[in-house]
Amino acid sequence: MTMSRSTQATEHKTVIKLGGSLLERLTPDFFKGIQQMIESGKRVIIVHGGGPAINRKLKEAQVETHVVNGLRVTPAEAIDIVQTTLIGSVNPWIVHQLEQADIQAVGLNGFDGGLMKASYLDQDTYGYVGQIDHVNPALLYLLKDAVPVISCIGRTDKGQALNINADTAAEKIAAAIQADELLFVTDTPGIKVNGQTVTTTHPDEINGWIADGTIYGGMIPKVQAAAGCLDADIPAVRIVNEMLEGTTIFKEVAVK
Ligand SMILES: Nc1ncnc2c1ncn2[C@@H]1O[C@H](COP(=O)(O)OP(=O)(O)O)[C@@H](O)[C@H]1O
Ligand SMILES: CC(=O)N[C@@H](CCC(=O)OP(=O)(O)O)C(=O)O
Repeated sequence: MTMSRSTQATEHKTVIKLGGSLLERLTPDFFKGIQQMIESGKRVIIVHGGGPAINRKLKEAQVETHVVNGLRVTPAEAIDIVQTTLIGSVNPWIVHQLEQADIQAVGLNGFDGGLMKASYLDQDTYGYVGQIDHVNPALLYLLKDAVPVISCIGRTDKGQALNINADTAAEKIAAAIQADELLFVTDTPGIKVNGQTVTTTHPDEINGWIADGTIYGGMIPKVQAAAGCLDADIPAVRIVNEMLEGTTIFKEVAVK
């Protein structure tokens, strides 16, 4: 059954990005927590990565890749491995964990229903890495009673799969459905500065931490995606661990 436009506008939508860094240590309690969110009336949409699983499969196939600006440079011989690992292995594992917690779930990727149309970010530099040009969320609205679990694979007009950073995919999905909140669930309790978790921050402060090296590696696309969400008027963006503890990022400095 499809939801009416008014239902779509009023229901509370939470996008949860599950990072590959912590996927394998998520416990049944984490998935029960998602069930509680749903019971409290929230619509939950999951976008997932799977960097470590991709690394393992690439190693088995003896394909080497490297990272530039937090993105995996993805040559022709790697894109099939990225696609099959995310869609064929990581995605069904998450769907299964949700089903075990009595949550109906449906695995999706950018091909399904034209969900994430993409083009090459910069083929000379990054190979088969995509930037999302258009999100078609119609299919998400059809899945009223099931949690969509979305792999970060986009597709070109010609049907080529492209590798998309999962943080960026979560940002674009959240913006397209005007989510009420986006949670980046990762392997660290938020942004750390001098070893201490920062509880609240804003993009200006974050840019300073990128410039001085306090924020590096995989945290960079995460905070950039968070800033993109705030620009798209998503009111709440959080970077948290599996206990949902971490950093909340606001658009501006809170007025005291
Ligand atoms: N300032 C920072 N605070 C916390 N983590 C940081 C920071 N800068 C870089 N990182 C790194 O970012 C990692 C999380 O990013 P990543 O491994 O890509 O996670 P995910 O797979 O969840 O997307 C942390 O484990 C840590 O190594
Ligand atoms: C272009 C690019 O970097 N794609 C990522 C997609 C997976 C991902 O983002 O996984 P995490 O959430 O675990 O980081 C990659 O190939 O690793």
